[in-house]
Amino acid sequence: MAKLSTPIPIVALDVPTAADALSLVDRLGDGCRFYKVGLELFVAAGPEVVRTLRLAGVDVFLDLKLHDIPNTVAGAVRSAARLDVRLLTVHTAGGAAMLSAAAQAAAGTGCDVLGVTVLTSMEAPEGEVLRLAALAAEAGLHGVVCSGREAAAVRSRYGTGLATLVPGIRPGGVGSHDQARVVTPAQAAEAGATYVVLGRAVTQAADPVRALAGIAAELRDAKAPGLADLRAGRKPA
Ligand SMILES: O=C(O)c1cc(=O)[nH]c(=O)n1[C@@H]1O[C@H](COP(=O)(O)O)[C@@H](O)[C@H]1O
Repeated sequence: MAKLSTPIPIVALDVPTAADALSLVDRLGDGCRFYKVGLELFVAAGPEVVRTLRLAGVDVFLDLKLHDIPNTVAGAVRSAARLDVRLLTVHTAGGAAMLSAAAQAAAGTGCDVLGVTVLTSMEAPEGEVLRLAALAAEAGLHGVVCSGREAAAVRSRYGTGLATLVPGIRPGGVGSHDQARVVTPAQAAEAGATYVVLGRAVTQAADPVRALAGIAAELRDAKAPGLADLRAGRKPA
């Protein structure tokens, strides 16, 4: 039975300046080739930091969580695609028309749009996450952002047709901070996550290189599920 792939780690550059971001990228070196630029860094350093990261040869996930009228969101998606980012977020709460406009604006570009379901900082019933994932799937988005608690249910329903990006990763389940729905790296892998976002577990570790290497090993060593495992609700063999 075909297994799903090991999740791709993306380190969140949740830092206040471009210099801080570039120094972390430099420090992690070949340990990470995919970085998230979120609100803190983008508001401070703008599109220029994205261009610099692309010139450095790393992939960029632009996490702007867009939520506006369809025409405005479509324009922002086109602008993001011109920055050559691989992933971009919109809020599924923006509704079907906004999500379709985002998907259409991204079509044919190298930028894939992910719909944020319910933020991992809030408690959420799985049914609500699945309802929002359905909106994203119907609109033709590349995938959804959900917690590791719902990722297996999303994968069971949509298979490889809808990617899952899982934030709220806590090695050993330690230190949830402001997050409500956290999982370990192994749990995210066993749930069939396509991508995992690594924030403070790496960026605030005493040794970020070591922390990242440990998480990458845990992701690799976890038993990747097949879709049949997920659908039957069993642990991967
Ligand atoms: O879209 C995201 O990346 C995201 C969605 C979500 O529901 N929850 C969430 O925590 N994130 C992001 O994932 C990262 C989590 O960081 P840590 O809590 O430090 O691991 C932050 O950059 C958040 O902005």
